[in-house]
Amino acid sequence: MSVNELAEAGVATVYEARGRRGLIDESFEPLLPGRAIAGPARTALCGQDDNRTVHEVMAHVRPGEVLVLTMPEPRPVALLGDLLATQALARGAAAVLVDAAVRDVADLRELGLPVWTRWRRVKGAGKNVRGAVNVPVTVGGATIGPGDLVVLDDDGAAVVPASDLEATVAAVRERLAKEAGLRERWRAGELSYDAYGMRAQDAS
Ligand SMILES: O=C([O-])CC(=O)C(=O)O
Ligand SMILES: [Mg+2]
Repeated sequence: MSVNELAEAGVATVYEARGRRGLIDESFEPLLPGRAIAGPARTALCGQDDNRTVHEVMAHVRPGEVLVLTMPEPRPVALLGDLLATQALARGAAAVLVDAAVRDVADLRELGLPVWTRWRRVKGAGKNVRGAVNVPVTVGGATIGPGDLVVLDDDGAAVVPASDLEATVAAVRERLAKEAGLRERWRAGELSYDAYGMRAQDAS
């Protein structure tokens, strides 16, 4: 069983396999499209419009983690740019999910650290307010606790509570097998409209 299976399955499949739970229901732009990542969350709840806590959380990041950065009321203020991203990369972060803005976008792409962001905006953050690191945060209506698994791809983001990992991987495998079977049938020309009984319903 591995966290990588969640990344390979993708956000939509993980969400569906969990009975449509754990979606981080907000629009995030991947700065490096085509990447699929899953890793344990390392969270930072910044002060409003302030990224002092992003500086602080870099001291906690461990290899493979997904940094999750937010603030009480997410706004298009740059919490992350290339200097902070360079620290995340040096510490082995797998990705960063920014529930705010990023800047230095060309440099972020060049660095190769996968970043998902809600906005890209230059407006600078303050460096004064001590927020909280390693606390549960709410992003896109979902609660993300430190160590919960965050899954990221071109569709967006989902979270799997750490305690649900094993059950989720089993459900994901089951769903992938089911979808593979369906894909074969649709490829052979069968229609879901018929197979799911929709045509018969519409005719009655
Ligand atoms: O300094 C900041 O607040 C954000 C930034 O531009 C960087 O990390 O390079
Ligand atoms: Mg900068």
